[in-house]
Amino acid sequence: MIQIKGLFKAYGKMEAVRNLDLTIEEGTVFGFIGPNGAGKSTTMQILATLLKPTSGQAWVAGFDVVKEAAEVRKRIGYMPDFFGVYDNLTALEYLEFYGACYRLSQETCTQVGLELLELVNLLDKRDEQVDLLSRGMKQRLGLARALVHDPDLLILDEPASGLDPRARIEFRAILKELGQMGKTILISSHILPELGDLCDAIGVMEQGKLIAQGSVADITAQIQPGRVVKITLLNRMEEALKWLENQEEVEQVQSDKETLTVRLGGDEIVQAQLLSKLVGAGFTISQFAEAQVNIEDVFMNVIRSHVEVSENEVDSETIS
Ligand SMILES: Nc1ncnc2c1ncn2[C@@H]1O[C@H](COP(=O)(O)OP(=O)(O)OP(=O)(O)O)[C@@H](O)[C@H]1O
Repeated sequence: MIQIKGLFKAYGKMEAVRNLDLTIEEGTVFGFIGPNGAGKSTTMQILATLLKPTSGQAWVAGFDVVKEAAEVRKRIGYMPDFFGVYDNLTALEYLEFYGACYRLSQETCTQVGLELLELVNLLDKRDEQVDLLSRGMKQRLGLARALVHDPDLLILDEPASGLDPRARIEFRAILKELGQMGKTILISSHILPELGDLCDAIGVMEQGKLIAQGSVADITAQIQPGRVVKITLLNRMEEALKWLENQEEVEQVQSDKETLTVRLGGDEIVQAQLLSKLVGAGFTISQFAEAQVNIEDVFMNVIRSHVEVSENEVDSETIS
């Protein structure tokens, strides 16, 4: 659905996107994550045909975003990070207005408007003026607006920013539904833990470059090979700590009052073997489970390791 090759975008001397290559298959929910200024919005605006790249190419559904912009626009729904609403319209009139912009008949505009209000849980607000809606409701209305012409691809720039936790959960549930309907979704966010189970894949962007790409599990494995296991014992914690430190497959053990956190260099078989060895050594275990990966930690590790690699490259260039 999306193909990007060697994309560059500079604003004067500022290189916002640097040699970006990315392919996103149809039906994928792809999360773009990265710190402020990483180049996510710029990439999304190029895909939405609102900005021209300095060099490189991008295609949506096989159409070139520069040379075939009109074809691209028919197939995308774009929700910018900030958008205005026309205050003196009701929620339904607002969607009807956008339907008319896509040259839908009056009857179709109303029908589509009502269907979309239902999808984004705003049907009971159909006659409410848009400026009276809460921020979460406005964001859902913005999403409905992006769907008026039934696009195949949704490009959503930080749609959950500024929403309270409940509004975010509601928004995410709608995105899940859209994903299940087969829409391809490109979404950027700082709300990292929420992208994890929403997205089929994520791309981590930093200083205009894509520095990691894949499922959350893939990226975790790249950055943090092996696994982390949390172990709780009924007693003999100190003894268990020493015992674990002497096991070949154990790379690191940390202990707090109740739990031992063990980093293992191996797969699930190694994990299972460690459990049986512990039991065999006579320890009484009340809990033994792989630690849940926090996507925020993954993201920070990716960024950190990227920065370390870049600094090492600079150092070696300085030395030579
Ligand atoms: N119109 C512009 N003129 C000059 N510089 C710009 C312009 N738009 C963006 N930039 C710069 O390009 C870089 C990338 O910005 P961009 O908005 O694409 O990043 P982002 O990852 O979306 O960040 P954020 O999450 O803060 O929106 C930033 O350094 C930004 O200051």
